[in-house]
Formats: sequence, structure tokens, C-alpha cells
Amino acid sequence: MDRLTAETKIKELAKRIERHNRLYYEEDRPEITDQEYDQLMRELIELETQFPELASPDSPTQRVGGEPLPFFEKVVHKTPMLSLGNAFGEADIRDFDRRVRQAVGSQAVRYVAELKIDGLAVSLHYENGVFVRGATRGDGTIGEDITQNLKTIRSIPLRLTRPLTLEVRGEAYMPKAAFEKLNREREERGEPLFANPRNSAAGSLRQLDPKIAASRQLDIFIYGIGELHGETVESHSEGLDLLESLGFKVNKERRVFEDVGELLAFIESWTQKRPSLPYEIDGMVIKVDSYAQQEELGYTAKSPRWAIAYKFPAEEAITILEGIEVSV
Ligand SMILES: CC(C)(C)c1nc(N2CCN(c3ncccn3)CC2)c2cc(C(N)=O)c(N)nc2n1
Repeated sequence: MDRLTAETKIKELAKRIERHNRLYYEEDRPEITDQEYDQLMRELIELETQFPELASPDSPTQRVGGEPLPFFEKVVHKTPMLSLGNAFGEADIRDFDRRVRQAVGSQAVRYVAELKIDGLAVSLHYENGVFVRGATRGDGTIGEDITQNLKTIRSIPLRLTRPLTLEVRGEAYMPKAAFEKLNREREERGEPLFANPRNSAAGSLRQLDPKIAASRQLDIFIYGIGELHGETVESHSEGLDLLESLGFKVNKERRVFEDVGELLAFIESWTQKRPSLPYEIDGMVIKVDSYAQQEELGYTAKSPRWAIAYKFPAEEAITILEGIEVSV
């Protein structure tokens, strides 16, 4: 086949496969069988292997993962991925608010409250809008390059809606339903079970074989910007809206508050609603919205003074002893 025909065929195949991905993953109404889908994918992989210069970085073949890696390269986070101070009750939140208001003087303070997704923090780096590298948080300064595994997460865009160079942070996670299904399959195969969705997400992303990560139905919520070039934003909430417009999946349950009382009511409401979510959360993250105020507040040795993690009380450990339900 000549190059021009191959180019047309590759573009046409990629468009067909992306349409079937949308039908299958977003609308849950596939039009072709898995076998027919696999055939299309094999054809595209074959053409991209024959004409590597025609394979684009956002081709659907990037989602299926290549050969297993011998090891993970180390990645130094240019902007460190910090830790979060903890709050365990209303008094801690009010103390946090008092400290913030003390530091920013008489200015009005706006907070953004977000669900704290219980997964694995990762960093995603984009050059001119193309996903080029992803890494685990590691110790906040040095993480592991897990780009191949992250490419299998469908909600991670391989190409942004604009050719921006930036680095974002997010929490990769395994939905509760995928976790339960995975453990049922492992039980049938007599394999050890994962203790919780966070461990299974971390275990899946630390596999050297990307085909394993690709089989694990992982997802991600982007929660912050590490570096941003070619665009300026003044606040965290504006930054999250920009990220959404670029194609990132940002959790919709975020809300902005001026009043601590309403913030506390919001936190309480999610303590109750937590079991109804299709993914696990272990608390809320409260952040000062204004970047200028974040600058004024600065950082301790390891965490920002402008953010705090509110940790939900440990869920009652309910164990079933021979059918008798006891709370411990
Ligand atoms: C950018 C800041 C520092 C404010 C920040 N840091 C976070 N984390 C830091 C500590 N992390 C961590 N991880 C492992 C060990 C120690 N710290 C895990 C991410 C956030 C995590 C979530 C979430 N999970 O949903 C979130 N909505 N916002 C975050 N925001």
C-alpha cells in the first residue's frame, strides 16, 4: 500500500474506532461485537507499525498499552507534589479559617471545597497539548514514570482542546463497581483479594505490563495545576474550569463558599451522602480560592497553609459474624 492510501486509511480507521469507543464507554450501546472492534484495532496497529511516521500520539492504539517495561524510570517533579494538613472536626476547620483570615487581613476569603478522592495522586505533563509523561506522586519530589499505564485511562485526554504546555495533578482511582468485579474474578481464580479500591488502583498503575492496567477500568479526577504556560488564571476555581474546557475530567461536586457555616454544612452533607457515590472518598479538601491569597499564605515545610484535608471519621467497622451484624 502506498503512503498516501495508508494515511487516509489510518485516519478513517481512527475515526471509526473513536466512534465505537464513545458508543461503548460513554453511551453503553456498542454497535459492533468485541471481535469486530479488535479487528479494526489490529488493522490500525498493523498500519501504524508499517508506517510509524503516520502514527499520531493521540491514536486510539495508544490506549491498549505496548510491551511490558523492565522497570519504571524515575521522574523529578519540577513543582513538588505537596502533602495536606489534616482537620478532623468542625473546630479544626474553624481554626484553619481563623488562621487564613489572620494572614490575609480584612480581605474577603473564598474557599473551594472538593471531594477527597481515595486513590493515587499522579502528575500529567502536556507539551503543546499532547500528553507526553505521567508519574506517580512518589515522595512528592521523585515519582515513577507510569505514562504507558496512564494512557490506558480513557478519561485522560491524549490531546487537549488547545495546544498548551502544562502539568496537572489528579487522583487516579478504581470505581467501587470495578473493584468489586475485580475481586470477584480474583476470588474465582484463587488469587489474593485487594483490600480496598485505593490499593487496587495503586497496584494496577504499578504494573510493568500496561495491558494489566488497561484491563482494570481505572478513572481519574484532575484536581490542580502544577505548571501552566500560555494562559493565566487568578483562582483555583477558575483553574479547574479551564482544565475542564481543555478536556480534563474534573469532579463536579466542587463548590465555592464565603461562609464557613455553609462550608461546614456542605462537609456534613457529604459525610452522609458518601456511600451513594460510585467511587470512594476519604474526606474533603478545602482550598483558599484566590491565588494571590495562596501566595500570601505560603507553605510549611511540606504542605500549603492555604489548604486542608478534612478526614471523615473512620466508617463504623461493621463485621458480619455468622450472620449476626455487630458494630465495633
Ligand atoms: C494541591 C494540593 C496540595 C492542595 C492538593 N493535594 C492533594 N493531595 C496531596 C496529598 N496527597 C498525598 N498522597 C499520598 C501521600 C501523601 N499525600 C494526595 C493528593 C489533593 C488531593 C485531592 C483528592 N484526593 O481528591 C484533591 N481534590 N485536592 C488535592 N489538592
